[in-house]
Amino acid sequence: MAATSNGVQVIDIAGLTLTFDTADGPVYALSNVDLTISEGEFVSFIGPSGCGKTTLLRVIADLERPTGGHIRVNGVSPEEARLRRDYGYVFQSPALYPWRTIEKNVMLPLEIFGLPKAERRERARTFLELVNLKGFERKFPWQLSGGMQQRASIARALSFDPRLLLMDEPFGALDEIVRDHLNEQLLRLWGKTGKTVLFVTHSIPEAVFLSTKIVVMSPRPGRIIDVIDCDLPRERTLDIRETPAFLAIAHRVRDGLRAGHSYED
Ligand SMILES: Nc1ncnc2c1ncn2[C@@H]1O[C@H](COP(=O)(O)OP(=O)(O)OP(=O)(O)O)[C@@H](O)[C@H]1O
Repeated sequence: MAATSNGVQVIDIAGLTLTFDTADGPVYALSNVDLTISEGEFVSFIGPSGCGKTTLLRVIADLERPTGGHIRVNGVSPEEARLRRDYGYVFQSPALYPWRTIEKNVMLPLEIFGLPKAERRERARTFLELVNLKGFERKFPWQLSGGMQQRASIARALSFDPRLLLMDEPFGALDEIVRDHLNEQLLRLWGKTGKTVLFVTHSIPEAVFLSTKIVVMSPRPGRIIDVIDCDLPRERTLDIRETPAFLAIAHRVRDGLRAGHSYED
């Protein structure tokens, strides 16, 4: 695999806090989060429902503003990074437009960015091939399975070649076999593209299988309770899940999650 972390910092977060003001009073979503991520890493965020994983991803994407602390994305503010199109975002549901073909869905951001038609088509072809959807360009989303639709949405997020890929539980709604298959494909894609990936999940095996680093978060207010270096070989197949090294990391993640839960009790 080509992907390696070169030590260049993509995410630099210190003392980050986010409190939502609601009619029922303040909701303390994130509290004092410190985190650095280097270019080329695959980082998973895991934690109980409502612990602020999505909120943290949204702050990085400039879709939420923090109420305190410091954050740099690729060395600039999240707003500058967004305006520079530094990241692609993949949601839990594929969010494809049903009236557009798969190719035209992938070309949509490129249309918005004003790329010439020939280049749009060329890029759509390249990225659909990268996610193994060659031959499905002219199909409509409803003609594809859930896993294929999610691959199309990954191609769309990659189509403008962002440095960062933000993925919010992209495979959460899929059955386990499809999810395993997509995990292997995503790992290969990461190896080929060298992107930095930030990936939200509820699944311990998924986090350990995919990541170079796992960020374990506590229930509200979301805090980081452990950052685990996942030093398994980068070339991984699903068989690695049976190895002692894999199980040891999974055990540490589970311990972190348990400790976080008792904190709330
Ligand atoms: N716009 C908002 N206004 C008020 N509260 C919000 C808002 N967005 C999120 N929250 C609250 O902030 C907390 C963190 O939410 P968030 O969606 O980031 O959690 P999560 O870890 O991603 O959860 P899940 O795993 O269920 O997706 C939750 O309590 C949620 O209800």
